[in-house]
Amino acid sequence: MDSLDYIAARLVNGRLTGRPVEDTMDLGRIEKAVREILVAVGEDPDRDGLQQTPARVARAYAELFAGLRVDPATVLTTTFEANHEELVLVRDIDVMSLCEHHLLPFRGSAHIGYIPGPDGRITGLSKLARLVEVFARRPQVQERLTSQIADLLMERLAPRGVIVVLECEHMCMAMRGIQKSGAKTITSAVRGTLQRDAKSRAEAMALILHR
Ligand SMILES: Nc1nc2c(ncn2[C@@H]2O[C@H](COP(=O)(O)OP(=O)(O)OP(=O)(O)O)[C@@H](O)[C@H]2O)c(=O)[nH]1
Ligand SMILES: [Zn+2]
Repeated sequence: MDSLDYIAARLVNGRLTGRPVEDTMDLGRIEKAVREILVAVGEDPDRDGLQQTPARVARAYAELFAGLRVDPATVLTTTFEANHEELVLVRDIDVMSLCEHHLLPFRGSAHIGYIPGPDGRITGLSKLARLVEVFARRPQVQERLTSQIADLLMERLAPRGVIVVLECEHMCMAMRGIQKSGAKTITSAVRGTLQRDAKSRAEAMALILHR
């Protein structure tokens, strides 16, 4: 298994469900495009330091967009019976993604909570972080990333409710354009009973915001 397939495999807990990277991503095409960009900005792509850059960027993109090759449903296959019917919350999960408008990074934290369904089934805590990875390693907007995590949890775990909150800083707002660094964008997706019941939503939100 090459290293790029290894990265995709890690996302799905060691089981590679996607096709090999050569089938799904045209690394040669990325290389050509990057060489074109270097020429277009007035650089010499043949100078010593840049010779390997198109190939490096192609490999980096294959890694950064590895989530496109993974079926998110395969992440949540392991569930356990726990008869736990109250909130489970994992806070401060590191999130790194690329905004689909500028292909510049956005970075921050995800907080994911759910109330198990009547069957009391829970999932492994790491699976929540894996879910973040699978959706973050795609061209994204923060809002969609947030709701995709919530919707997949609802679909696969059939919990009573889900809350997902993301707080991220967008490099496209910091390094260019308006150049405001430090601004945090907060998005939330709330489903099921956590959406309907203001009291349990407020309790979950208090735990998320508690520092
Ligand atoms: N809603 C949302 N907007 C985002 C996200 N990432 C980047 N953006 C915004 O996408 C917008 C794209 O706007 P455009 O006006 O088409 O592009 P632009 O001229 O580069 O915009 P400026 O950044 O304002 O210079 C910008 O306002 C970005 O801040 C995201 O995750 N969610
Ligand atoms: Zn952007």
